[in-house]
Amino acid sequence: WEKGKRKQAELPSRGFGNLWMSYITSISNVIRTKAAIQVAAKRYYGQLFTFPLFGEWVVLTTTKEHVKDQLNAPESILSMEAATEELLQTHHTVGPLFCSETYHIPAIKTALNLNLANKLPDILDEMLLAFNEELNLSEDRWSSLRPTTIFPAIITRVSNRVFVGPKLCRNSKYRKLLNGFSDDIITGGAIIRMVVPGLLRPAVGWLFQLVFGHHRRMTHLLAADITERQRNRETGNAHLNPNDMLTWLMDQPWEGRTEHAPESLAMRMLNVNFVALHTTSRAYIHALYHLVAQPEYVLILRSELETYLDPKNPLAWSKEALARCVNLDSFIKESLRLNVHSAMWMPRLTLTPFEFSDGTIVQPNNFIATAITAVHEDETIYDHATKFDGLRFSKTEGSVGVDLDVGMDATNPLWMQRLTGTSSSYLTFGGGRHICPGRFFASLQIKCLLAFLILRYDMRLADGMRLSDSWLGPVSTPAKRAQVLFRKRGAAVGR
Ligand code: HEM
Repeated sequence: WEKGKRKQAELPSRGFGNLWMSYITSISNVIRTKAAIQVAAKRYYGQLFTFPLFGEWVVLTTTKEHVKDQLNAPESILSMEAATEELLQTHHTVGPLFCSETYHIPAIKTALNLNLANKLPDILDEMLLAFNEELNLSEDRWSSLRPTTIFPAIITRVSNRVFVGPKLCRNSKYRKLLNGFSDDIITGGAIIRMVVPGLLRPAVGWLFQLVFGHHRRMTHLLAADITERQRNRETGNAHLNPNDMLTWLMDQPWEGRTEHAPESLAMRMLNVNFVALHTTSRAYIHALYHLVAQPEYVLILRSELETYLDPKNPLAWSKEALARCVNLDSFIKESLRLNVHSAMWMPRLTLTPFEFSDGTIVQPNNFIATAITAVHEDETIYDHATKFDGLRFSKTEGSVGVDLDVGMDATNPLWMQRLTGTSSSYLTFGGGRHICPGRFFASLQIKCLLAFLILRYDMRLADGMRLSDSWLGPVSTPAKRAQVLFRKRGAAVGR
């Protein structure tokens, strides 16, 4: 209340009435966060406003200028690291190095992105094996599967083929560790933040790490590979090391260090998986739910895919051919426009007073975030903004058949229309200082997996209608219990 009163003096606020109303609104906002943000964004259109949630008064941005200020501010003033640390309490749940060492970012920006075409055959190979082993479907009957169980497991496996290679990505202990990791630390962090007093947090964190031991288990699982690769480096045989994320991390200098301890590499690998798996899995499942809810898109996309990709030989698919599938690209982009991971996106914590370009000052120790649903569902930006239009981004004149992969230039309007293009009105992958460096990998992987699904399987919703996403506070997840029926197509593709 007191904090809100101070904020109210500076900015309009959602739900700031008398003392009791302030608390009641704060609680109701937890139950229907997205709807409450939409109401506030409409009322304070074009302005910054504050929003009470979980005892915080978060400053929300929606306009191009405010979002730009937020995303380009120096880390020492508006910190993503401090916000993540505070929201997830990773200091306690995994360890202080989880957020503070960041040499995985240059490894993704350079090595991973430069190696995408080289790694595509591995992605496709693992995809084929994973679909065969995890789905195991037949041609003569429909099988009901729960996408929220099946596809995160496949995405963990395919992503880790590129991160650590074929042996570990199929290792059941390794996959089990990663499948639970994000949920464990998100839930553990939220509990510690909300109910554990500051003084007790180190003890609770110690207990948490003792029970779950994510870092310890990852160090143990990677130990043999790290030792072998270090030996290769020492004996002048570095060229024998596999071309994967673990090697790229080992090669990445950090604060004058050129050698990393196994514990440090294990922590980076946990971090890479944390940022990669949850996001990619959710994006994939949302797109799949749209596909089965509106089956007319299956035919449109299948026809495009059959034009550019050989259905019988997925191992021969190329990055260039996938880039030509602009309807597929648009379909995924549209799904990500409407299905955000959180209605409060790209949180930052003010470390010093922060001044927006319109002169508004936010005092230290406050959260600033983007009300992404208000931006992505703004009728002045998108026609029929709340309606799913799978071809919205491929309708642009001249986009069909154009090799969009060459247009990596933000001034090229076609680039903005493609999945990995970002702008102040399309913020799924962020923007500015911390723009997602993994979006090219995520996009490539989602396209391969979706193309394969469309070409190889018939699918329909078991319950006949798309189940709504579930929301907990600002965070959204694809309907957990939804079942989808799959059947292998007669003229099946691949092995
Ligand atoms: C659909 C999938 C994905 C989505 C929607 C997504 C979204 C985002 C967003 C919005 C940010 C910026 C966060 C902020 O400004 O607060 C971000 C940052 C980041 N993402 Fe992604 N991401 C995805 C996949 C991936 C993948 C596959 C990787 C790794 C291979 C990755 C690695 C990262 C890293 C390292 C950062 C931090 C960059 C920095 O601090 O400079 N992401 N992501």
